[in-house]
This record gives sequence, C-alpha cells and structure tokens, in this order.
Amino acid sequence: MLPSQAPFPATRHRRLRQSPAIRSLVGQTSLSPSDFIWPVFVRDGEGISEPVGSMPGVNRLSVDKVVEAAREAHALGIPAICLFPYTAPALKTPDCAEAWNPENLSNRATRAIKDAVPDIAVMTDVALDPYNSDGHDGIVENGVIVNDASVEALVKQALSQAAAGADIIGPSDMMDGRIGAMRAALEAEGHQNVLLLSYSAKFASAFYGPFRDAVGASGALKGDKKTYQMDPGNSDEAMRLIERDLQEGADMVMVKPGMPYLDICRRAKDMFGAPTFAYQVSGEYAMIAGAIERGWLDGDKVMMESLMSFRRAGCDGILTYFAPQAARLLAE
Ligand SMILES: NCc1[nH]cc(CCC(=O)O)c1CC(=O)O
Repeated sequence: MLPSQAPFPATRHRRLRQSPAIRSLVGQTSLSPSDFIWPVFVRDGEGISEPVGSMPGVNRLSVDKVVEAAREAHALGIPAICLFPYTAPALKTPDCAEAWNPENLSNRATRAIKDAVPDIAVMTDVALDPYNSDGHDGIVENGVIVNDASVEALVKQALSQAAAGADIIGPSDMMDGRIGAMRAALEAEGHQNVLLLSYSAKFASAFYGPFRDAVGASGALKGDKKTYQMDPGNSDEAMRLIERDLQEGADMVMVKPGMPYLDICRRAKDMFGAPTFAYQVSGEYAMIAGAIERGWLDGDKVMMESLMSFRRAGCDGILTYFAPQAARLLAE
C-alpha cells in the first residue's frame, strides 16, 4: 500500500483523532470477548481455588470450580476455555499412561463442562509434560526425546480427549508428524468434527516459567525443550511448520508466545490466511500482572493494549489469562 496524501495543511492527521466519535469511526482494529480462549488450570478436589504464586489473579481450580468458570466465561461471551491439568507427582511415569486415562483430570473436567455448559467450546492440551516423570512433552529414552513413539502416545491422548467431548484439540508438543497422525486417528474413530488447533510455531521460550509452576512441571523437567521447540530467532522455520501443519489437517494454527512474536503472527496470517491464534503466555501475563500489582502500570489500559496488539498483528483470536477480566471491561 502506498499512502497517498495531500501536503499540509490540506492533510491534517489530527482531524481524524479529534474526538471519541471520529476516532471510533476510523478505528482499524476491534477487540471482542469472542476473540478470547481462556486457559484455566485444573486440580483435584472440590471447592478449591488455589492461587498460582507467579501469576497474580490466576488460580488452580477443582473441577466444580472449573465448571463455574466455564459458566462465567459463557455469560461473558467468551467462546472457548482451554484446560491445563495439575497432575499429582505420583501419577507421573516414564510412559505417561495417565495422559490417555479416560478418568484423568482433564477428561473429567471436559465432561463436567460439556454437561453443564454445552455451548462453550472446550479446548484441551495434547502434550505429555503433565504426566511425564521426565517433565518433557515427549517420551524420553536414554535421555533423548524420541519422536515417533511420542506421536503414538500423543494420538492416544488426543483420542481420549475427543472421547471425553473436547471440541478443540491443541497439540502443544512440537513433535513431527503429530497433526497428520491425529487427524487420521480422529477420522477413523468417528471424531470428524473435532478441531485441531496446532501449536505450530511454538518457541523454546523462557516465558513459560510461571505455567510450569502452575501445572507442577518445573520440578520434573530435566534439561530444556530446545530439540523440539523452536529457536526464538527463526522466522522462516515458523512458516514452514505452519504450512506443514495445515497440509496435515490442522484447522487453525497458533504462534506462541505472543507479544515477543507478533512479527510471526503477521507473517503467518499474510502468508496462509488460516485462522491464526497467539498465546499470550504465563510469563507475559506475569510481567503485566506483576507490574500492575506494584502500581507501576495502569492495569486495564495495559491489558487492553496488549490484547489489541494481537488483533492488529492479524490474529483471529488470543489465548489469554486476562480473558474474563478483559471481557468484563469490554461489556461495560
Ligand atoms: N506442553 C506444555 C505447554 N503447554 C502450554 C505451555 C505454556 C503456556 C504458558 O506459559 O502460559 C506449555 C509449557 C511448555 O511448553 O513448557
């Protein structure tokens, strides 16, 4: 686009900024509760809402409280909720079998939400880290995260989530070939309408720290995730991964983390035009919420500005821990 404009004073850009009415008329980007997916942490028990230390305002919720959260989200116009289970250390094994237990926490929460609030979409996380005594997203053999055996396990996990009623399955594991394998298995098992929102461009980021505390994975993790998550400096590789996942049957794609990777979002949207999401991850939330808590930033304004940036970068939606707070503000 070549901006075409008369010289000053025929063009005065401030004319277009003079009042709320004019500004709203020419505003290019919109933000609505329907753009949000709300990630929530699920734990065992009943009636429990337990604060996550490094994420002020975020709690781990027992299944009954997750159902309440889903009701609240639905009332606020948030279309989807994404479940992350906090798994007891005793259930973590090298083969990660709890991941496809039909009665695991994530599956119980999915069924409870779909029973109580059928209209909200439930998204689940496919990755082995909550169930792995090694803390990795894939299966570890002799210190190596093995790809193909991991994909087999991830397919079992995805099928158990679909059977529990998940609407959107979000593979966050970054193994190769998992989207194609999951899509084929979902078709074969009669889950034709289950959506795959692939964490296609997921970077090996230090911004996931608070999340690993929230799901109890930081203690277990040996080493780092750099052999499967992406190098933060790579952009072309992100495009190749997104293209690969779309070709394997992903319905929607994700860039993660969000704010430090908005250039990847814009490039992905321009290049593929697929439904594109970004995950404003735990560390991004912690930075903003921590500064708000100290009175260093104006909370509502910074939150909304950060969310608007994703929309401006071309994202159709945002996974954000701010979802209910932002939706409430948008409803005012
Ligand atoms: N498969 C794990 C997973 N799924 C979502 C997040 C991070 C989310 C966040 O930081 O908010 C992670 C952490 C990781 O890869 O270590």
